[in-house]
Amino acid sequence: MKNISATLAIVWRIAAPYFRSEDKWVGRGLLAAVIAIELALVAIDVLVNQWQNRFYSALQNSDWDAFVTQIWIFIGLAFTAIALAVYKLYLNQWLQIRWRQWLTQHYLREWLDGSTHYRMQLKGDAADNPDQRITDDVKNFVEQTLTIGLGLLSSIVTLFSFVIILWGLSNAAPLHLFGTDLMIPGYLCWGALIYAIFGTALTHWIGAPLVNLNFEQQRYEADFRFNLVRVRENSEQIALLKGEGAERGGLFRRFGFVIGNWYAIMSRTKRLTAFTASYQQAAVIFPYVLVAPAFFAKKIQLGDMMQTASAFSSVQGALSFFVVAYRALAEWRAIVARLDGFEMSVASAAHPPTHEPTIGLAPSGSTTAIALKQLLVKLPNGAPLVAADAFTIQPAERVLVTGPSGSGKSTLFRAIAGVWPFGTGTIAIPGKSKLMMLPQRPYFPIGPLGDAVIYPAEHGAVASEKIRDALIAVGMPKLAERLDEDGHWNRTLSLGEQQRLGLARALLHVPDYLFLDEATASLDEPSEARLYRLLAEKLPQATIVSIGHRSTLDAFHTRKVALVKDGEIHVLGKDGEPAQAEPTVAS
Ligand SMILES: Nc1ncnc2c1ncn2[C@@H]1O[C@H](COP(=O)(O)OP(=O)(O)OP(=O)(O)O)[C@@H](O)[C@H]1O
Repeated sequence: MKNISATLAIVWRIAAPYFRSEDKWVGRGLLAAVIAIELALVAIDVLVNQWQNRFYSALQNSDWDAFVTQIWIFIGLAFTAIALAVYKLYLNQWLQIRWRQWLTQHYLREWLDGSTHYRMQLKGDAADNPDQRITDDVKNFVEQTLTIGLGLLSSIVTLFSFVIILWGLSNAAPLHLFGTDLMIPGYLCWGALIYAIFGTALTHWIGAPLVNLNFEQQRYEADFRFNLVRVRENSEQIALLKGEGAERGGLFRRFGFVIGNWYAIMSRTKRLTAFTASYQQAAVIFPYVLVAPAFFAKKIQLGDMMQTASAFSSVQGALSFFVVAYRALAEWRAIVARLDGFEMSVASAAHPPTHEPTIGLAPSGSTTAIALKQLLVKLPNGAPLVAADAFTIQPAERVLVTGPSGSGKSTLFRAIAGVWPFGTGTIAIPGKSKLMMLPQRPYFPIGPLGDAVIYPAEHGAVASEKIRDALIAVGMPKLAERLDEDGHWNRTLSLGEQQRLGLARALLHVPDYLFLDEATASLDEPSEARLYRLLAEKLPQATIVSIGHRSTLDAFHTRKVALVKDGEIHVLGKDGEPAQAEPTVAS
């Protein structure tokens, strides 16, 4: 019971915001319409049930006129039911797509906001495969919530409508046992209730493991798909390393989990279906068994018996909602748990718990320098990595950061960029200054080359002429003619070419602070020197901080600081300390 109320609270938390959003009037209107149709369909069922009594009585009495009248009534009811069924589906689908659109956009905004997606990945917590949660899980949540919610509503209304009818019929057709009439008020209702309780309890007992199995199935399917995408993305590496065998093995193993779990679902579903099918079959005959003695004792007419059977099956059907919908409910609970995990994970990445110390980022209007104060950058597992205290980078300075591989240079950059939360201390960044990070392998979205270069600016934000000039300046005149060409640039360009495009991006964005994390490491030394001179010429006001291992980089920086090992951690050289190598001013 506690589980059910907890699940319902989560469903409410996920579902309700749409009906309070800017699209609320459309959402509420459509929901009201589908609920109204659902109720109208129950009303039609009640009318058909009453019609059955009149129809079978007309047959039993060989009353032709009554028979014809009932046929006309049936035609009217049937047409109404058809129209309602059509609009029930149409409006339901309409509501589904509006709701899904809002929820997907909402999740995309939350997930992509302020590097949350990256921090979620770093934390490696509950939300595996966010792509699947935003696609399949949102779609299925909306669809199943409506189906299950409306099914439940319809069952409750059906139950109340038919319980009244069945109660009346119980009195009209008393329980006739061993030649005597037993007067048990509403005995048919009690019969249906006992039958449904027994069915629901057994269904839950047999089907409970399905919730977990469905949860795991979704996870295995998503893992398998994600790994296929990874193979596609890294196909060149795999082909060069002849890694197909290893990939095949890995994919077979992951697909093995999908299959193994599926067999477990199959076997559980088989047992559940064997029970629910028997239960439903028995439900067909059960009401006749109850009222047949009264019919054969001529206490009731054929019409009464048929109406009773139909009313009983409606009541029993409504009470057995959980039996029939159990599989869907198990799937739905798994989806709800997955979306809940996703929301939790987004929330904890976006707003880390206050008791967890994080690196404080203080955009400061007063300072013109970047200042690191008592900074201790840690790994996600809490192990300290890099320390820096009273370290500043002045405007227009050119700083080269060196240090052994794995000492934490890139992680320090991530902390300055504000995406690495693990650690303590503060990083003060001049207010309104524009920071830009260029990694060794720049990212290019798939699409027109021009858009890939100006990323993260949007299409059309930079004039084509400027993009062309930047490409020519970084030594890519041929690409300057292909700005409108669609491509997967991370795949088709060499790493050196990608690094040139990265620098073109920096020229176009004119950052105040440019951080180059081995961003020219794949270029030959003369080209690297040319590009550094170009940066000095085109971005004279910019502060440039580079990470690099080549000694030739010294010439383009005014200060060189090293990460020096101190016990378990590396410490960033303090301000004013002599540089490790002779600094030389950019030529
Ligand atoms: N997301 C992460 N989770 C766990 N450990 C990480 C993560 N990112 C980096 N590390 C660890 O932090 C350490 C420093 O990594 P970092 O990339 O900052 O080093 P680096 O000094 O830039 O190295 P290189 O010169 O080889 O590029 C490494 O030991 C790395 O394994």
